[in-house]
Amino acid sequence: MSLVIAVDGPAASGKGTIAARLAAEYGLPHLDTGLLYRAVGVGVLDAGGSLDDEAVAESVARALDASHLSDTERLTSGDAGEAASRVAGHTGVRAALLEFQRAFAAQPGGAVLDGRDIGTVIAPDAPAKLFVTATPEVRAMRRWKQLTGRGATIAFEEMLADIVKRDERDAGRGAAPMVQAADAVLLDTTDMGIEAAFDAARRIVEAARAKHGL
Ligand SMILES: Nc1ncnc2c1ncn2[C@@H]1O[C@H](COP(=O)(O)OP(=O)(O)O)[C@@H](O)[C@H]1O
Ligand SMILES: Nc1ccn([C@@H]2O[C@H](COP(=O)(O)OP(=O)(O)O)[C@@H](O)[C@H]2O)c(=O)n1
Repeated sequence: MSLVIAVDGPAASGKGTIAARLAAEYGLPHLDTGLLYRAVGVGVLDAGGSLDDEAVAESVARALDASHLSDTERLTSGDAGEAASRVAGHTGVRAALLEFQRAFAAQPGGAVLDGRDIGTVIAPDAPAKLFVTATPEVRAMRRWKQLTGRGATIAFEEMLADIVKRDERDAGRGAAPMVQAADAVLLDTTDMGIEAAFDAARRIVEAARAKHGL
């Protein structure tokens, strides 16, 4: 068994930050799976399609390659997050992205992946699973600071409403809903800064390594 670390959780909980830090700590490759769904959402919008049109979204997902993942500024915008969450509900989109993510997780040396369904669907046998969360207010504030810090204009109240709506959509969908895996460790970062959250995450991974002899 190799060290596969599954990091799931709701929007702006800090899972991407934690996943990147864990990847650096353990010298593992890291995949931000949300970027794949964001790229599909942006691709549908750019093609003039409807986010509700499963066939269009699935064909965009099947044609996805590295060139669609390079514009991180655009992909990490608020609109792209909303579009991602809309297309992520389509079974065909999830199926199109499944194999790439599974192969990434199955690399011989191990890997870190963050998203919504890593511990439940992509890497159900991962020896280390974290479900990172924080209150909606704290998450909205983190995302508001992140987006306004690079020039976006959005009111905090709108940000909070967007986050709550996206949580509900992600947790409520039929296809691979956002849910804590039964064997994932819950990490509530509401009252933690980035360093404290990373330390707590590392302790969870260390416990998993000891348990699995990794
Ligand atoms: N524990 C934390 N305390 C304060 N800010 C944080 C914390 N974790 C992450 N952030 C910041 O919040 C924003 C969202 O974090 P990110 O890791 O992208 O979240 P996610 O991947 O869950 O959407 C970023 O600007 C990041 O620097
Ligand atoms: N493994 C994943 C990752 C993301 N997603 C979807 O993609 C959207 C954007 O994911 P993200 O991780 O980039 O979003 P943030 O948590 O960074 O805001 C989510 O709201 C989900 O709807 C998913 O369904 N499954």
